Amino acid sequence: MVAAENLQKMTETATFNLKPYLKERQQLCETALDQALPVIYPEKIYESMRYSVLAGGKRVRPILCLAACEMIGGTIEMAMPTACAMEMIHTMSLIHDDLPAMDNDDYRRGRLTNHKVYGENIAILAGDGLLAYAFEFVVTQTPETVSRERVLKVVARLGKALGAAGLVGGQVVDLDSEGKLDISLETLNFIHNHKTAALLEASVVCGGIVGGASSEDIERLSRYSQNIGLAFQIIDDILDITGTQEQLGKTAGKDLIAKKVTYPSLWGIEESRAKAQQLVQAACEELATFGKLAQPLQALAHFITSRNN
Ligand SMILES: CC(C)=CCC/C(C)=C/COP(=O)(O)OP(=O)(O)O
Ligand SMILES: O=P(O)(O)OP(=O)(O)O
Ligand SMILES: [Mg+2]
Ligand SMILES: [Mg+2]
Repeated sequence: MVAAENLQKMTETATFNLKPYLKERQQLCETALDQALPVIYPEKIYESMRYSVLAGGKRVRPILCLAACEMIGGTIEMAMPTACAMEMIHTMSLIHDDLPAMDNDDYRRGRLTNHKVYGENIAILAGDGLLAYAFEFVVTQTPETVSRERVLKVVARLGKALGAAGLVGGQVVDLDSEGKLDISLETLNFIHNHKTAALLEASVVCGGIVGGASSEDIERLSRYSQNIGLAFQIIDDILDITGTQEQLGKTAGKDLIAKKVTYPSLWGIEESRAKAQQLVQAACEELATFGKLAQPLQALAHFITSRNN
């Protein structure tokens, strides 16, 4: 791409005002998630699910899902059930990740972890409940304006992103790698592409599917999200070193304590940051053909590297 065009694209991204956009989208997601999870009998399990879902995460995955759907020409209404499902699944993964059998963490999203409040048995079941409900929610709540064929594709993508070929596989290798100092870059990339990038990719791609993306568009969205997925994890690793508990809402410095090989432990903080920037740049370029319509997804890519929690 010639320099002038490059500058034009950068200016366009810079002129998009992300702050009010994020605030508005976060609010829409909060309301939808709140309404999605009423408390009925047996109250304990619904309260436990709500405790972690409504604890104020950044809502990056649902917002990416809505943004991808809108970029393709769909509406917020079409994508909201899928967006909520992404947040339910993400929250499930955090509840289970924090359990004593996994990372054994006491704080998450600025409050005590689910098992600290409700006990391990209920925390396991809250995760299971959220996971099952996420699929039910997509199928029953997606409006009729979205064909059932698209809904089926979303369900298949979600299942794959979550299972042993995605999140679960990444978590297994992550747990296996703890305390080993000879982890290769290849293994580290495997962990993060599966543990982190798979769900981010599903969020973006499923938003696109709901909105009616062509197979070429899906490929572009997929490459965009693999890049931001890796950048997201690099920044996460940096924040674990540089952030405080107050800022992160979870215990800081855990990777060092757990003797985990991370990107900054291999490359140093500055080089890791530069790598994350390169990945974001590559992600934004993937969407160049969408012109101005890509602004929200491009600004969200930059947000992923500039965030401080
Ligand atoms: C199938 C399961 C349970 C998947 C967990 C996936 C996940 C992204 C966990 C958090 O990673 P982390 O432990 O590296 O980060 P944090 O510091 O947020 O706990
Ligand atoms: O903002 P959160 O709590 O959803 O976490 P993450 O940084 O994994 O998106
Ligand atoms: Mg973990
Ligand atoms: Mg953890």
